[in-house]
Amino acid sequence: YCHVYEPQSAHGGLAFVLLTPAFFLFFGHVTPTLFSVLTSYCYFICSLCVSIVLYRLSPLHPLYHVPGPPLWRVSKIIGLWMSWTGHQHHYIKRAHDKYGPIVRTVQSTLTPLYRFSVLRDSPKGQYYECRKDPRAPLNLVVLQGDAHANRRRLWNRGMSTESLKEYEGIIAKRGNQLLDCIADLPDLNRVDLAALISYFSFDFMGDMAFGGGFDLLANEVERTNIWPIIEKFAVAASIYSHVPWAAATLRLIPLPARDRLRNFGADNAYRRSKSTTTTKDLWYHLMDEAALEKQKPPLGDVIADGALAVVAGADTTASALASLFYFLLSHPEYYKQLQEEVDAHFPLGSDPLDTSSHAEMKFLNACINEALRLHPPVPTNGPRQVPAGSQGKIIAGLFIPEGTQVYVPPYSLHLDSRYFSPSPTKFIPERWIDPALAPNATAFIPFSYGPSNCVGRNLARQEMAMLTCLLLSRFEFRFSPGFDAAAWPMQLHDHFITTRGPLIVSVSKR
Ligand code: HEM
Repeated sequence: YCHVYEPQSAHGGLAFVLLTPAFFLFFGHVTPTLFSVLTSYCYFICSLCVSIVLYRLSPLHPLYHVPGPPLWRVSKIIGLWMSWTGHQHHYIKRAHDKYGPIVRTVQSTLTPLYRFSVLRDSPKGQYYECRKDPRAPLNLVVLQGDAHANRRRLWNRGMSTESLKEYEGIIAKRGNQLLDCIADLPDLNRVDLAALISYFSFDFMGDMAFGGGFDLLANEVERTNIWPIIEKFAVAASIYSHVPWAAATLRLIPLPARDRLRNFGADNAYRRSKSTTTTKDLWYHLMDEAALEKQKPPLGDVIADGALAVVAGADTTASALASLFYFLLSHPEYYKQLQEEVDAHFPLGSDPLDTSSHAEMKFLNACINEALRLHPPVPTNGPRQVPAGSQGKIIAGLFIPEGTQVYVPPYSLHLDSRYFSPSPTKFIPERWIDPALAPNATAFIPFSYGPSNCVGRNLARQEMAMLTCLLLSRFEFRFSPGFDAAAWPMQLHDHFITTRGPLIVSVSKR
């Protein structure tokens, strides 16, 4: 999808033509009164709105030739509303089903077939501008060019195979805490597995980024105080990303919740910066404690990236894990098959958190892929922008002008029968194992693609594999009686990351 920022002069020009008679009517021949001033303001605003709408629908608009729902062309308010509902990914998918592989959405276009050139060669779009807080240092996700490459080097070091090995202990500690937390629950017949997985995931990312700080698994008060704020911010950020001009103003509104969250992050970062721990967590790499860079990164940058790690790494992995369990519980035959694989690799007395056999666990990896395919935790992805000042680009055979933002949404792509057949909407892990069912794996982009793809993808996979083996080997899960499983996927809301509804299960010890 491309978000187009049309030349404002076109609106201004048209508004001027419509406004001129009003000017003469009210100020040329009559003495201004309050009524006449208000009327001319109304006239001006209406003319401006009408001119914008006419322009966006007219052949004068540079994206006139790109198909898409007519109403979407009119205003970003539609995009804002779609983000608000959390069903943006469904609307976009439906538009593709109707209009084909390239669609003009709120102001634009999408190109599943040509994703590589777009995600690899284009810089991030204006969408990311509103994620920059002028009062705080920039984090990796909003950096561009050399600044991005330099910062990404630190991240890549933090996500190397060697570093991931170091993190196993941190995952194991929180995984075992999750087991205890489940075992201590008063009612094992109604357990919200999605919530528990989220607490695990946030606590773990807090450990990684700031050497601890979150304790949602253990602390009920934190769950009620911090958790709702985190969730609300995800929703708010996804909404105001559509209106970058409003983001700066919205930031000026005092919000006690936002300040509480910011102080919480700052306190944790301060504590970690003063700690003498020898743990090689993510902070260790982002702070370049091994002194591999010519210059040590500024503390502010590390704090910004630490906060990004929590935002980017916790909700995404939690959604992926919740979806994986949802699909396994919806398909008892696959649940059994995976449990047998887990039992075969981790017989009684062995450690299900040992990662050495993960690579051989074909069915586990197939189930993880299939869950990421059907419920990609970043369903619409962030846009890339046809560079301003360029000659524009040819995408999917259509000319796309400079400044246009282009989305390549995994959710639409992953359900496309051209890439995933048979039955693209069904959970069929075998498609990742059986060569006869092999999908077009290049169309599988849950972690995006190109230089700004997900730097944490291997960590996410490791976390998912470890936790799944641990939970399946220790407990037996079933949907709770009365739980409306069919309705759960509609509670996955696309707010850039995905928020999720309760996944109510009954648990018994094995
Ligand atoms: C299943 C879990 C995950 C999924 C599906 C996922 C997906 C993604 C996607 C699609 C992007 C690109 C977003 C964009 O283009 O704006 C991204 C970026 C990113 N992810 Fe992940 N992610 C996951 C887990 C993690 C984890 C565990 C971390 C660890 C901290 C992480 C850190 C990041 C960072 C820092 C970026 C920005 C990269 C850059 O701009 O260079 N992610 N992720």
